[in-house]
Amino acid sequence: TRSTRPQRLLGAVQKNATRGDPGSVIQAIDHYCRNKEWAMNVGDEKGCILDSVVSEVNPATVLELGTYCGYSTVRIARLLPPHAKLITLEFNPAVAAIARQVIAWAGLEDKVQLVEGASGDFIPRIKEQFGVKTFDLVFLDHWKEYYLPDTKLMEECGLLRKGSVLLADNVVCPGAPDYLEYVRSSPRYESRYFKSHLEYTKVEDGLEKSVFLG
Ligand SMILES: O=C(NCCCCc1cc2cnccc2s1)c1cc(-c2ccc(F)cc2)cc(O)c1O
Ligand SMILES: [Mg+2]
Repeated sequence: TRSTRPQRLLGAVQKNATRGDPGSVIQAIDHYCRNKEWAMNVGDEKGCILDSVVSEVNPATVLELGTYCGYSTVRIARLLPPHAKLITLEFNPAVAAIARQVIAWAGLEDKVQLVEGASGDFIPRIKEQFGVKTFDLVFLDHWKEYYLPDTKLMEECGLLRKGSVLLADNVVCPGAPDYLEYVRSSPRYESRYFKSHLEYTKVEDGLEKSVFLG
């Protein structure tokens, strides 16, 4: 049977990237998705904005909602200080299986905990199951209509502290209008839009960085 897009993306990593070299994994994926077959990775342009936010926050605990093939997982994990932890959540088991192999190829499996499941079920369990008190950084890149309900759920579960940073992908394309309205109008957030483009295209998209004020 025909391979899947994530399988072909993994093949490009195994063919063109060096084991244990996260930068070469990132380059191999971007080259493949720009020249062969588009895929919904955050990509190189928005990826540089992601890198700058991760470096600025220098997080000890990170939550990523929406792993896909692990591209942004590798981008984030490669910048983390020793002993920092990244928990990433993927809904689709077949996609999660590919992401595990991409993360392993980059040599970052010790910094990453990939969990399979739906955000609504998982978020209320994080504290007791993973011994995490609060997250320093949350990267939202899963179902766009889940950004708002899951943000409210994280607030309710006490997973955000004064200064926690939410970084949301795709706030323009495909778009998360209710989420944007919320973080931009709520007195509990200081929000800023980083204009960019949809991965590997000229279409406008951007990242919204929102600091929780407690
Ligand atoms: O849908 C996107 N990402 C979400 C995949 C949702 C799977 C999950 C749900 C879920 C639930 N609970 C826990 C974990 C998870 S993971 C997405 C789509 C585009 C795009 C696609 C076509 C297009 F023409 C223009 C843009 C671009 C992007 O950068 C994206 O991120
Ligand atoms: Mg995205």
